[in-house]
Amino acid sequence: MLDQLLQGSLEDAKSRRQIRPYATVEAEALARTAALDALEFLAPGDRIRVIAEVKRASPSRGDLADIPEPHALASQYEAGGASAVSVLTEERKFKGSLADLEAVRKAVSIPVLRKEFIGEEYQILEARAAGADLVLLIVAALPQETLERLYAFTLELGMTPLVEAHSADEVARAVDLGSRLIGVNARDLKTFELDRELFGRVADQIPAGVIRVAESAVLGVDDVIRYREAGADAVLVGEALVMSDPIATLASFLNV
Ligand SMILES: O=P(O)(O)OC[C@@H](O)[C@@H](O)c1c[nH]c2ccccc12
Repeated sequence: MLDQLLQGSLEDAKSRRQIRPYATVEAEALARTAALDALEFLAPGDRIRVIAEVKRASPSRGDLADIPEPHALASQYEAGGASAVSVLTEERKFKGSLADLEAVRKAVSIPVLRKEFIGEEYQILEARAAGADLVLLIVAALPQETLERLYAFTLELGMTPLVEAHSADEVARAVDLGSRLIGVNARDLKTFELDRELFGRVADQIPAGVIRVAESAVLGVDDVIRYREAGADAVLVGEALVMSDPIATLASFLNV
């Protein structure tokens, strides 16, 4: 499944590239004002940080919410105390788009993450051109060499990579990169199975000073408490926010 998602994302990027060539998008990316420093916004503190996700659907959970106005939802996230907004831009299964990201960027002043299956530089340039401050890099999707290349490219653009792992080995690869922001996804993107204990098992492998993000299946306050106790600095939450009153849900999470 992960390979299919990545191939789909790369095909879609290829079609966009016919219309907006690399050099055009590169010029746009470089003309942007500097990216926000996501590490500053997500820096560990007394309270857990929340990265709130704009997510319409997913291959594992189907349709979640229509979200006709992603910018309005993102503004609620910011008002509710989120430290960053994640925007799914994958079109085929998650029903997102780069236009969603651009709209969100205009509406908020906290960092914005492009949530996509990234496999080449062009997608990172697109992210910066659309105003993203962070991009997701999924360890399981990429050979280490490619991961290193894309990681360095992201930093060159002044952006922050969120490096996502789903096993002890993948966490080790994320640490090897020198990543300052590591996400542990409870969902295996190859099988869609959930492992809620994974974060607790691998958290100690992540060195002090690196921001630890617990991703996926945070549905209620209990999940936030469990992850906080296991050492999470932040949680990345989609479904629970798009299917509820986001301000109230955020308040309950930030209260932990
Ligand atoms: O909706 P949830 O279960 O709160 O999950 C959010 C986020 O972790 C999830 O969307 C996600 C984590 N890693 C990804 C990689 C690609 C696509 C999506 C994801």
